[in-house]
Formats: sequence, structure tokens, C-alpha cells
Amino acid sequence: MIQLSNINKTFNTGKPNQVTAINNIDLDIKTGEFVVIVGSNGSGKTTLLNLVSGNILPNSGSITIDGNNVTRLPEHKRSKWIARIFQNPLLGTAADLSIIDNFRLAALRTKAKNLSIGKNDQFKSLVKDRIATLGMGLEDKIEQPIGTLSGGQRQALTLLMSVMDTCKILLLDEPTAALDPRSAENVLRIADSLIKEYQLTAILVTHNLKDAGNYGSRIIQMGEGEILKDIAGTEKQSLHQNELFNWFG
Ligand SMILES: Nc1ncnc2c1ncn2[C@@H]1O[C@H](COP(=O)(O)OP(=O)(O)OP(=O)(O)O)[C@@H](O)[C@H]1O
Repeated sequence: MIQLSNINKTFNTGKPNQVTAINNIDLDIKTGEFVVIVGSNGSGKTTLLNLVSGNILPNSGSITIDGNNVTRLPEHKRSKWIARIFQNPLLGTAADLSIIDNFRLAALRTKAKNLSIGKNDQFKSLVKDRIATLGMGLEDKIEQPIGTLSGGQRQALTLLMSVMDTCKILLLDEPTAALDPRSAENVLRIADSLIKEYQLTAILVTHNLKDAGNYGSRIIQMGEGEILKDIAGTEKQSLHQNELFNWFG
């Protein structure tokens, strides 16, 4: 689903503050894989997500998504494949708009021409039903501005919104870092079940090694712009948390 070949990304090339954020990375992520990325600060995790999403372009190398060479394709042209959830729950939603209007926008993400979508009662009841699955009671508040909700509530809704339109890839960049432990657990559980239900290919960047152990079908450790470890399958499932801690020893 996602292939990175020989990807390099250097910032501030030729200046004293030049930094190689991604150093010659090859990565092949299969459809339906849920990859967890861990690594110290500055190891290149967010840059990697930015390269996949098209938020930044590589200096060299190629990126393929769903069989399409997207290396030079800007972010908005990749949105038909990709939804992204950020650390800050305020990103990804329009605070002043109601919950239902945010869901309308989400459903229109890749369909700018069909602006009539979501005006009818059928759409409202579909959204209410989906929101009810969160078990947060938010289905009765769909006319309320989304900015009045807590970070955890908002992040849960943002996840649901990401699957309102065509989406094959979910990029999660520390989506729970700003949440309390209970909300964080809830949001990750929702993400995990959406990934399974919609058979999404997902990448989760996290500093939480417990989550890194519990979630995902593959784990990658990054260091200084390179892939240091790449473990999948039963080996990933049996990875003990202590072992993960030792990676950072
Ligand atoms: N836009 C930019 N301009 C200049 N340098 C950048 C830019 N984005 C990232 N970098 C640098 O690239 C390196 C990798 O940064 P990146 O944000 O990808 O790391 P990270 O692993 O996500 O870190 P963290 O865990 O702290 O979020 C760092 O040295 C960072 O300072």
C-alpha cells in the first residue's frame, strides 16, 4: 500500500543548521498493516509521516501509494487515500461549526463538487448512529459547536470523521499525547477498531511504549533518520514491554 524507496530528507541544505531528518529509508507497508513507530525526539518520525502525507516532499527517492507514484504529488491530491490525526485535538476540526457540520465537511473531503451531501435527515441519522458507537453520549449533541467538547471527545470524533469519506490510510501522529490516560485509552481503542473494521493501513507515532506494545501488527524504531528495528507478526505480539524499554537504554 505504501512504498518508500531510498527516501532522503534534509532541511536547511548548505546552511550551518543543516539536518538530515530521513537518511536513505526503504519501507514497504502492506495493505491492512498497522505500523507503530517509536523513536527518540528528533529521530524523524513526524518527518516520515509528513513525507507519506505529502506535507513535505523528499530530496530524493520515490513514494508509491496504492500503486501510484505520488513522490511529487502535493498533500491535497493524496487526500483521497489519506486521513491524518494530529496530537492537537484542535487540528482537524472547525471549532465554531457544529458536530454535524464537521461531519458534513469530512464526508465532502474528496468530493468538493457535490456540496449537497449531508443536508438530509438520512445523513444525520447515519452520523448519530456512528457517534453512538463511541458510547460517549455525543449523538444527542450534534448541533453543538465541536469546539465546546473536550480534547478526548474531539479526538474520538475526528477519528470517526476520517472514515466518513474514502480513506485507505490513517496516519496517527501522537494522537493521545494531549489527553488524560482514560481518554487516551479510549481514543486508541476506537482507532484500533476503526482500522480493523475499515481494513485501513495505519501508522501510529507514539512515545508511549505500553501502547506501542499493545497496538499494531508491526513496530519500527527510528533513530537519527534511519530504521533501527522493524518487527512484525508473532515476534511483535510477544515483544515484552521491558524489551521495548531496553531499545531506548
Ligand atoms: N521544517 C523543518 N525545518 C527544519 N528542521 C526540521 C523540520 N522538521 C523537522 N526538522 C528536524 O528534523 C529532525 C527530525 O524531526 P522530526 O520532527 O521528524 O522528529 P520526531 O522523531 O518526530 O521527533 P519528536 O519525537 O520530538 O516529535 C529534527 O532534527 C528536527 O529538528
